[in-house]
Amino acid sequence: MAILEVKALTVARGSRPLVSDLSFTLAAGEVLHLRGSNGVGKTSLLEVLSGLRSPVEGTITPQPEGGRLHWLGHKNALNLALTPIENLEFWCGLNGRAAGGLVPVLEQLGVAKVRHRACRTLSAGQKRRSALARLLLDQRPLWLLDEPLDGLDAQGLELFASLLKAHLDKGGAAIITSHQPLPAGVPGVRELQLS
Ligand SMILES: Nc1ncnc2c1ncn2[C@@H]1O[C@H](COP(=O)(O)OP(=O)(O)OP(=O)(O)O)[C@@H](O)[C@H]1O
Repeated sequence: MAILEVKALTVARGSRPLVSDLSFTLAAGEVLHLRGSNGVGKTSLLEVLSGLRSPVEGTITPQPEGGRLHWLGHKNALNLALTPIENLEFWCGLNGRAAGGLVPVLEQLGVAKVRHRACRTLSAGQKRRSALARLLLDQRPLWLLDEPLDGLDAQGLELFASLLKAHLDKGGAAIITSHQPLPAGVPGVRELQLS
């Protein structure tokens, strides 16, 4: 089953085309690993796929819609004045979800111990784990993740792989930018090299 179908997509910044005539299909259980050098357009492409910016040409089916995709940008989208648990509560409020069961989610991500500290006082890896926790708050079929591995230690990489694998096993799919190889043990990974 196709989770996403992209046809003849052109993405630009201003008048400068970054990605031209890109077509691909993403099925349930698949991961597309976006690779390419700095500035080639990986983040810009993800932003278009998430609906944050418009393509110059081409179609995305179904059209980006918040309820069926999770966007996680490389800046984490955490309010640094709030704690990890307050950030999750805020996210729940925004998305009309009851704010229960948040501590087990933070435990799963290994940041329950710091859940009452302002995010500005957390390490890069602790912030990343706190942001990744949002992925587990509901079951959205498509994860669009920009550099999600940055800041994760070896155990964090293993944890990420297990979360991603569980997501794929449930029929989800993901598009992930990363300059490093995705952790071992994730099935269904295809690479898309932008140039
Ligand atoms: N806000 C912006 N305004 C104008 N141009 C931008 C802006 N953000 C990025 N760009 C330009 O768009 C191009 C693509 O940037 P993008 O962030 O998509 O690349 P990337 O492949 O994700 O890079 P990296 O590997 O460094 O994260 C770059 O040439 C960059 O200079």
